[in-house]
Amino acid sequence: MEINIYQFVEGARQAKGLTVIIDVFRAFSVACYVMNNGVKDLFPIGSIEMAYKLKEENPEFILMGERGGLIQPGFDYGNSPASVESVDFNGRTVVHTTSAGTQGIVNAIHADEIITGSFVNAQAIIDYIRAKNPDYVSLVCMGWEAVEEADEDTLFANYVKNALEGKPNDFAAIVHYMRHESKTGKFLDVRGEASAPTEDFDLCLCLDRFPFVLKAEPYGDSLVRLHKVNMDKDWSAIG
Ligand SMILES: O=C(O)[C@H](CS(=O)(=O)O)OP(=O)(O)O
Repeated sequence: MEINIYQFVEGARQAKGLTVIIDVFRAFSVACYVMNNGVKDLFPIGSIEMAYKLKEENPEFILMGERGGLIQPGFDYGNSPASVESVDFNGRTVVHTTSAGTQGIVNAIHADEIITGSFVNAQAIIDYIRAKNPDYVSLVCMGWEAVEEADEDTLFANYVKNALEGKPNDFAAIVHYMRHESKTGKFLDVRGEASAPTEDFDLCLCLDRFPFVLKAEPYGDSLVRLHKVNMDKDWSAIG
């Protein structure tokens, strides 16, 4: 198994094999919280115009996401795990668009398959990759606005790579670094505004809270749908 780490949208375009699009703060952490709360369909979208169009055509859809970290006009939720942690999404459809994370999914055009990456489902991701045992694994860090390296995404990529290569990880050291040294962590921790509550820091670094992988699959002509693969019971579906 050859494992390569890439950065940003350009990295997503280069990715091949089993591809993990990583966004710890906060796109693919919040996506896991929404999926855990029973969402029927979760659509990661690139352009905000497309998100508004989908809402216009389907008024019952829920809009979630950000630009510049902030909830956008007409959106039901921002990109914040704290805002959705206790929301019941049963039977609902959520359209999710963000500056970094969802851009990676729509740009991973050469990937054999795409799953999302975040610490909240890290072990499920590692188990999934081990079970599939692909020739190539691409770990794509989306960073800040998909243009500036974000420590948490690169740390996550190395966490997965280490685990797959049988090397040790020290998650406590990662959290300590993020809280006290990383520019990214300090930034998130002090934002404390409606679009980025301070609780998001801990909710995004809640290791292995969810036992499932989010797998991206084409839906209709132009959409991608995130589908849940339960690593505690769906082994037959992994194949
Ligand atoms: O709102 C977030 O958490 C970030 C903002 S930025 O684009 O990285 O600056 O969005 P995300 O796409 O979840 O990284």
